[in-house]
Amino acid sequence: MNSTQDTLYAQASEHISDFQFDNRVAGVFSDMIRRSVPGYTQIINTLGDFAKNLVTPDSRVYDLGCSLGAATLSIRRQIQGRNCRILAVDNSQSMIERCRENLNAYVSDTQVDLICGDIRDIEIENASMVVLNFTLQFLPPEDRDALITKIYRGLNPGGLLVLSEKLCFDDAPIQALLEERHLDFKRANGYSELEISQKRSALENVMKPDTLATHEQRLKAQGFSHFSLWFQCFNFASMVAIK
Ligand SMILES: C[S@@+](CC[C@H](N)C(=O)[O-])C[C@H]1O[C@@H](n2cnc3c(N)ncnc32)[C@H](O)[C@@H]1O
Ligand SMILES: O=C(O)C(=O)C[C@]1(C(=O)O)C=C[C@@H](O)C=C1
Repeated sequence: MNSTQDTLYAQASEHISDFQFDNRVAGVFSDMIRRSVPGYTQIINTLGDFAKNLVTPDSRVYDLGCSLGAATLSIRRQIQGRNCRILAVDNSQSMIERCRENLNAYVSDTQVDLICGDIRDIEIENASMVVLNFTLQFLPPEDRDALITKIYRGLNPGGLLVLSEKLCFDDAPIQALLEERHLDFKRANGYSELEISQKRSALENVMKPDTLATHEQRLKAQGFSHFSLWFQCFNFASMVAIK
């Protein structure tokens, strides 16, 4: 997968515009997300392991906000020969184009439908697994319940939702403690103070993290009776919910 180094925020800019998954971001995204999200590679690998256990023959898998296809690739490797279809959806044309190249670089008997569209508009049916890997945080908060309801309805009994997100914390000292560890993670990965602060400004209006409690309450309120956090590193987490 393309790993051009992310230097998008390295030069001082007078006006920082809102973060967008445009062509510039898509070109460096593989490097950006690995250097920005602690545990990203482990989460991607574990998505494949979950799929190996839980994806049932003749069912569908949805990768919502698929970006360059990392989750789809990890899952596809583990579900060969099950006659499944993966629907990978993203509303960034630049991401979809690069995702197609990444998927075509490997052979598989599992069909992938790559859809350039809004995850709020697609239908979900006959799903044994749905992935929201760092995507829900980019939806307006008022649209999140409806998406989770749609996912719940489209999952087969026993079907799995994996939800990975940046978290925020109501407890101010905990927020400060974990946020600082995340900033150190970025520094250790070579991001300068300027890059960190300019990207923070760009994300401020477009990425709105929830607390873990809000996620749990939302998933339970929309019907999921089985919920657990399975991964957390600082203020980044991944959760599972089973129908
Ligand atoms: C942080 S990235 C997801 C990373 C990816 N899931 C992975 O594991 O590598 C968020 C993605 O969601 C997409 N996205 C955000 N809002 C969307 C929406 N409403 N509909 C479809 N895609 C959306 C963005 O274009 C972006 O590619
Ligand atoms: O919170 C940050 O500083 C991030 O960079 C996080 C994050 C994410 O969680 O998706 C934000 C935008 C990019 O997609 C990569 C990582």
